[in-house]
Amino acid sequence: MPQPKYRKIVILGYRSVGKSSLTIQFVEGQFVDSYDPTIENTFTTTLSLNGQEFHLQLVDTAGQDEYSIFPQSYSMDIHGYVLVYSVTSNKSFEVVQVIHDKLLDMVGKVQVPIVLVGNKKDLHMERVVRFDEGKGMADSWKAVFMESSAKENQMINWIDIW
Ligand SMILES: Nc1nc2c(ncn2[C@@H]2O[C@H](COP(=O)(O)OP(=O)(O)OP(=O)(O)O)[C@@H](O)[C@H]2O)c(=O)[nH]1
Repeated sequence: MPQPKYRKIVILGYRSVGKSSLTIQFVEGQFVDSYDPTIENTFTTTLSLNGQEFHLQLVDTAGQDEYSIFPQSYSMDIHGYVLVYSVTSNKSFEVVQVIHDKLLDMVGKVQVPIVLVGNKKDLHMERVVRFDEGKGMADSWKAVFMESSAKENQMINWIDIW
């Protein structure tokens, strides 16, 4: 069995888009309906993929807006970023573009993988951001795109990306 690989991933996005819900669903397999704004939480989990063990550290950040200062610590020693918006919020979709631009500024040229996630796809009636809009944004960043629902456990297969 090869040595475990260590991966640190930061989850970014506007307030209330489901960053914590996605992380908790991924790590603990449950959905929490209540809303409790995050300051910052780090979750750890291990998983095995094709005989390789991974030790994952998931940094669930406080919701950002277009004016938030990007903490330096989010640019060092990071293997990947998950940028989350909600398909029910145009604002969150605008903010995720700003966050991406700040990320590029901060790390110079982003050489780390980025995944753009459109969450809350179960809220069909409230959808305002189309799949192709999300895909178009991700393509322009050369990032991976997926839609998800933390509620219905339609999860992104994060580790596939790293
Ligand atoms: N219907 C539905 N609700 C969701 C989904 N994901 C999260 N929610 C709800 O949306 C609210 C916000 O979810 P959080 O996971 O706390 O969002 P967050 O992005 O971590 O929020 P901040 O800590 O403020 O940045 C909660 O009430 C969740 O239950 C989803 O996929 N579908």
